[in-house]
Amino acid sequence: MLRIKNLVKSFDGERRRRSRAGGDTGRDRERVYAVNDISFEVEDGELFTLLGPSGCGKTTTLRSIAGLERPDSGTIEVGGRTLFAAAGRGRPVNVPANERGLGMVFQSYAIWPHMTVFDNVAFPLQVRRRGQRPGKKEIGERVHRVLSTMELDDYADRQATKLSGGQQQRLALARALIIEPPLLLLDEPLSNLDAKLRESLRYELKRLQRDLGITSVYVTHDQTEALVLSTSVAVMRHGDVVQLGRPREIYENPNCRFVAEFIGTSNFIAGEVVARDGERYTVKTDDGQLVLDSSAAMPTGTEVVVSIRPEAVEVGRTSRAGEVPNEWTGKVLTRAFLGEAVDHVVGVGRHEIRARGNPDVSIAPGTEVYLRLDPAKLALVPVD
Ligand SMILES: Nc1ncnc2c1ncn2[C@@H]1O[C@H](COP(=O)(O)OP(=O)(O)OP(=O)(O)O)[C@@H](O)[C@H]1O
Repeated sequence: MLRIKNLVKSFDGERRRRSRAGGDTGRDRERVYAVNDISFEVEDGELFTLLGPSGCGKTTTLRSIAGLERPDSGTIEVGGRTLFAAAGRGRPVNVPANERGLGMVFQSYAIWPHMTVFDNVAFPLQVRRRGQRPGKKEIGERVHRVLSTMELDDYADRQATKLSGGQQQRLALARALIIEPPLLLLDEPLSNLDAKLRESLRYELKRLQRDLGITSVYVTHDQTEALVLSTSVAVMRHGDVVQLGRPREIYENPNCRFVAEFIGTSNFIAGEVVARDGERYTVKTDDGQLVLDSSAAMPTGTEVVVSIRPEAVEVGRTSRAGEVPNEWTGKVLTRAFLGEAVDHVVGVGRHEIRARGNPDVSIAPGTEVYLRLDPAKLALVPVD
């Protein structure tokens, strides 16, 4: 449905010049590569997320798809139609934003305050050119259908500003959906809402996306949101896509330390591959050996980092050595009750390892414990 190829977008930027003493002595102009040669494809019906820290180029990518930025080079195709192609072998193409026919929802709700809920949703159809504009009856039917999907039909006659934050964001979505776009672009649509509402709307969006099968590109810096909502995630850093995959794949098998750190919490232990048998690796670390399963191709002798999610670490008072492959001994340094889980930080040699487990298991600081690390849940990542 969406195909992005070798997209590049740079801006004129400035860098502060500093004297030897560290003082500000002026500015140098430089090109800032917000998007630096990225390519990806989004299948029909997918919710594809661009995830990454502030400034990594997510919004610039989305704005380029929308036609709000003119890329330096690359191509953008939606449903087989070229929306952008830089001058190259063929003729350059740059379809104006209002002719791309895409749905857009941004962080700020951008609803029209002087209109009712009904008129807000009807407007994108009413302003269509004669010949493309549906009749009054059809507009009414379509608006009611969309409002009902968004559970806003009881508010059709209400002034748009007299809706709650969550309802206003649903209205913004309804307005984007009314044109039945082939592609929906969403830029942090939930970030202005409070935590509870954000969570419930997250599930609602997921349901809606699945029921309607709308192909969407979603921008967020919130990793939980990305994991909950997406069918595929592209993790971005400094204008590049560093990893692309299903949410579970990215969480369980991050391909670099940046991804492992950005998506959730991880313990990192440096070591060296000392043996390999198919996908089973043995890694020597300062605090003992670790056995783990990985599809990474790393020969013996490679310096690596083992990424260990806190929930992959089981803490126990008694040993099960001999039964399980990775058991280390340590001492509880701190513990924290989180409601649905308990975190223990355990000192093992030079390392502090965070473990997250069942709230029924809560062990006092100072206690000697056994840590068991599930080989299937440890990830091997290359040294950056
Ligand atoms: N109009 C502009 N002029 C100059 N630099 C820009 C412009 N727009 C974006 N940039 C720069 O491009 C880089 C990427 O910006 P972008 O807004 O795409 O990042 P982002 O990942 O969406 O960040 P955020 O989550 O903070 O919105 C940043 O370094 C930003 O400062």
